[in-house]
Amino acid sequence: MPQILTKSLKVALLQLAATADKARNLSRVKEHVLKAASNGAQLIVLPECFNSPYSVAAFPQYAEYIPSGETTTFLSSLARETATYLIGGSIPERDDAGKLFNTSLSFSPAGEIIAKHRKVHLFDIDIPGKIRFKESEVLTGGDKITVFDIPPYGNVGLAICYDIRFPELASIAARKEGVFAMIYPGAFNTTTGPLHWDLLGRARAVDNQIYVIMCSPARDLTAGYHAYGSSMVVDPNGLILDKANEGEEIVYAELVPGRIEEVRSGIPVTTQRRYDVYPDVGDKVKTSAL
Ligand SMILES: NC(=O)CCC(=O)C(=O)O
Repeated sequence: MPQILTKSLKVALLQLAATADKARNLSRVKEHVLKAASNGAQLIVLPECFNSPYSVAAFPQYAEYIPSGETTTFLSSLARETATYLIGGSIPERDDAGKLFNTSLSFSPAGEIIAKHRKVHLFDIDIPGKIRFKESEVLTGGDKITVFDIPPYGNVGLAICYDIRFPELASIAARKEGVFAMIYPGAFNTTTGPLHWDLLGRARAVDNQIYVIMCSPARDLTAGYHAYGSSMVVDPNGLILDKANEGEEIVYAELVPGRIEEVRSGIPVTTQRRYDVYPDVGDKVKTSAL
């Protein structure tokens, strides 16, 4: 039986603050991607909205066309220069019809776009006295589950931040053949983060017995939105392998072949599902990379 993750994979999560200065944000990203690659990272993950402030007002201002926009070109050449898989956090995207999306692009070590995920579940919450945020005031939600291959390691699922609260998305992705991790660029905040960030990351890992990778911006108390930070990698048994504090930092972790199989053989929920009691909706849902 082939292993789900076929080769050891070193991942790096770049927890960087995003300011209003896009050129500055991109140059900090470049500096840190080069550093992570020189430390042996083979897969590098950026945070949600890494090139702009995370705010409804900023989305239209910073939105770019894909693939013609400057951030797509920038990420592609950075992936090629470092010969790494680069999961490009997310950026506000404008399509030809003028609609805006919160979109994550992933690149191969040759600099090709290998995945594009538009945030499916828009972050619309209102906790009186604490936080109100309505992405849907300007953004449109994506309409697909994103799974793609990163040879020679295997397949990964990709979603963005608030998407992690919807277990169906991760479970459908994780049941597709060869998926060893869910990757979430995400920017939780100081209201919801303390109670839910670790809980949700560990829950998605345990639900599906896969690795979960969550990469946040660093916290900037001068910004309108206070990101929770705490970027982390969770193993298939729910163990946090490494986790950042709230400042700028790089989190590294090694994903190892055999760990998923070991966890699944001890607690075999992946083969004990009762599709005679509840339907296997995943069978009917297609996933795609682009
Ligand atoms: N950027 C987001 O989607 C934030 C999600 C979040 O903070 C949450 O509590 O969920």
